[in-house]
Amino acid sequence: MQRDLRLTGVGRRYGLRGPWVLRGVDLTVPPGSLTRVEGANGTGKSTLLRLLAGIDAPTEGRVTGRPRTAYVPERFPAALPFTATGYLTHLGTVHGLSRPDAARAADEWLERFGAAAYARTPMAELSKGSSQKVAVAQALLAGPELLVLDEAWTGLDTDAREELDRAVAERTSAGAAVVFVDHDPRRLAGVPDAVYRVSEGALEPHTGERSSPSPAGPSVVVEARGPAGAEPPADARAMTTSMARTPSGTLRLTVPASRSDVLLRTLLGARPPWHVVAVGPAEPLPADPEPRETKADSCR
Ligand SMILES: Nc1ncnc2c1ncn2[C@@H]1O[C@H](COP(=O)(O)OP(=O)(O)OP(=O)(O)O)[C@@H](O)[C@H]1O
Repeated sequence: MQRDLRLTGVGRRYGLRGPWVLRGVDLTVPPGSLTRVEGANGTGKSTLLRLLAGIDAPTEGRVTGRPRTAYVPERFPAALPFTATGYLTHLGTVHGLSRPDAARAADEWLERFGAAAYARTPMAELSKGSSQKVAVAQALLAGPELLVLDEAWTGLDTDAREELDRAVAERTSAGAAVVFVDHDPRRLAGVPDAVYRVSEGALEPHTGERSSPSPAGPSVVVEARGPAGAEPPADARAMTTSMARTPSGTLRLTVPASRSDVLLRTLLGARPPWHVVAVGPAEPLPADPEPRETKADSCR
């Protein structure tokens, strides 16, 4: 990557009169940088990543300095009419590799992610974990200058997750930029050069302790009920490491224990105020589920 990728005054809305998902976004992604994007569910993280990856265009604003880019989408279309090798080789040629180089790169990446045994398996028969390995391999195989990862670790087994961590480090040390979203606050914790949070359509830079809530320390879950249909205040969302709605309609907000008092004050001081239903220690975050093997995988 030779120069910064820049978003200037970028906004995106879906449909002519749809609400603005993002507005006034200014972002610089320098060569060799690792950038994390955080935010509650549905705030526009994937929208931002699609704009960065160039597979979607802003409704307003400018994107300049686009490098050679690869993207792992949140939902990879797994049921493609190819074998893993066939698909990767084809994509390698689309990315500008010669056919033999593309085939070699396909084999190398499948090997690195522990998927060599499934190289000739039709993609429609791969387990979720194996097809996620193909999703990640397709993005890495041509050595992109910008790598955009939307929850790319989800569904990978432990070894493959570590391999992806290594691949990210290799890309940034080769001068490429990597931008990622991941639900796990421990993912590459402490490594990113920049952390941003999408909140209420805006992109807010975060630095230091506030941007990376200590994932290793104890956490507290605050269960609260707000006015019908209301989102928690932006300040409350910004300090949470996860947020989930319960079947009864309350919200469970997980925060580092050191911030639970501030969260409670923010919720109770909101206008109109939120009703706090329960406060308690959080269970440690579970590891990502191991991918389930399909018949095709286990036959090999
Ligand atoms: N193609 C689309 N057409 C219409 N609305 C969309 C489209 N893609 C996203 N949206 C809307 O834009 C908003 C932001 O969605 P987006 O997927 O970018 O958020 P997110 O932060 O990545 O969410 P999550 O964490 O749940 O993946 C949501 O309200 C979503 O419904």
